[in-house]
Amino acid sequence: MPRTRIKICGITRAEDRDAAIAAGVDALGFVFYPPSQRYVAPEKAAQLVSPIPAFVTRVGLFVNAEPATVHSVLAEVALNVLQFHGDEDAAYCRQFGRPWIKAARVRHGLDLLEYARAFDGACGLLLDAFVDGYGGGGKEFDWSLIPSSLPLPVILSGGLQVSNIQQAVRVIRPWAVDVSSGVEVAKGIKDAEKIAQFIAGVRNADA
Ligand SMILES: O=C(O)c1ccccc1NCC(=O)[C@H](O)[C@H](O)COP(=O)(O)O
Repeated sequence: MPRTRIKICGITRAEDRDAAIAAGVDALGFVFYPPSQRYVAPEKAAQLVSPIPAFVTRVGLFVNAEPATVHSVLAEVALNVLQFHGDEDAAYCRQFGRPWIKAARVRHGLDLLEYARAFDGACGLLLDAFVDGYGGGGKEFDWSLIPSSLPLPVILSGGLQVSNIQQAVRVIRPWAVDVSSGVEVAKGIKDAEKIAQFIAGVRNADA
C-alpha cells in the first residue's frame, strides 16, 4: 500500500511553507481566488513558491477564473499542478496544458462516479464538503457517499484535522489527503505543531 500523499492548502506565509516542508508534506496549495481570506497575489505567491525544493508539488487553486487569469498566474508563478475548485467543466480544465485536479463538492444526489468520468484526464479528484465560498470551510462531509472505486486518484478533503485524520485514512484509503482549516490558528495562518501532528497521524494510519 503506497503511503498516503499529503497536501496542505492555503499557504500565505514563508514560515508555514517551511514548517510543512520540514514535516514532510508532499504538496503545497496556493489560493488564487480573491474572495478567500487565504488568497495570495501572484507576486507574493511567486516569492513563496520559489524556494520550494524538488519533489514538493506546487498547486495553484482557482475558482471559476477567467482563462486569462490562470495564464497570467502561470506566467508569474512556477506551479506544477492546477486545482479547479468551482463549476469548471473538463474542457475548461484541459485548456492550460498542465496537470490538473478537479474538486467536487460532495452532497447527496451528486453521482461521483459520473462526475469522475466527466473529468477524465484529471490527475486527481479532490472530494470536499459542499460549503459556502466553494471551499476551505473546515467542514466534513459524509464519507459513506464516496464510491468504493473511482476512476481517478481520490484526494480526500473537507474538515480534516488531527482528531479525524487517522480514521479518514484507514476508512477511505485515499491516494492523498488535503487540509487547510485543520492545521490553522486563523484563516491563512498555519500552526507548525498542528501540521506536524496531522502528518504524523497520516503516517501512523499508513503503518
Ligand atoms: O482555502 C480556501 O480558502 C478555498 C476557497 C475557495 C475554494 C477552495 C479553497 N480551498 C481549497 C482546498 O483545497 C482546501 O484545502 C479544501 O477546501 C479543504 O479545506 P478545509 O476543509 O478548510 O481543510
